[in-house]
Amino acid sequence: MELQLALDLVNIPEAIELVKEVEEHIDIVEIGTPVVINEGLHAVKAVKEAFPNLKVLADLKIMDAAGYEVMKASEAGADIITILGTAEDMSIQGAVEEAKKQGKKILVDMIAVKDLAARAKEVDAMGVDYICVHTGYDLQAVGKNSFEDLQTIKSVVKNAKTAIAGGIKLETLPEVIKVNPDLVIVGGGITGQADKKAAAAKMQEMIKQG
Ligand SMILES: O=C(CO)[C@H](O)[C@H](O)COP(=O)(O)O
Repeated sequence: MELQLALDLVNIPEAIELVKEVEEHIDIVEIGTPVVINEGLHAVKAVKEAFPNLKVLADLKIMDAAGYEVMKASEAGADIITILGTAEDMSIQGAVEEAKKQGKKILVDMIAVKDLAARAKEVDAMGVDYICVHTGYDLQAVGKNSFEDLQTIKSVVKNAKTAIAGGIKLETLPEVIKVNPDLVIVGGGITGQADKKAAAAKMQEMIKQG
């Protein structure tokens, strides 16, 4: 099980400072969608250059023009790029094809997918690397989470790694660990803490213990 730190509400210098604090306790650093919107793929490039030993995920949430966008994120240094599970099959297939060419990985974000089991089976068959259940900020605000959804995809996905994102905190991490995803994605649960390093260290310890 790996731990990914999601950075959503920072600029490039703040991102670098934050990662410096927690780098020894995380496996992947995510350049979140709002950061890409504000800073562009320069943020991916800057963080990869500053932390060459960490994997960098570009959370582009691709919906179209997938091959091109995967190519551009790869050129910026991303190791993993996200596409939406609601995208057309042709887009997901195009993303996978380009990622393979570039030696990169594709994570499919299942946010807003209605028939999760059926779509997870379909995208798994397309050769994606990760399938991620995700409760976005708008549904977190009304008390939703993705714990049951994680069990659903775990029961149907045969090839891809499974991941979970959306509002995971120290208190809820045990519930996530029980279901044994390959990747746990945490944003505010680390970045919102006064002692970010301690929060990341504790999460890493819990994940390692399994
Ligand atoms: O992709 C995202 C929002 O669309 C976030 O990066 C993801 O939800 C993790 O952040 P948090 O733990 O704060 O919910």
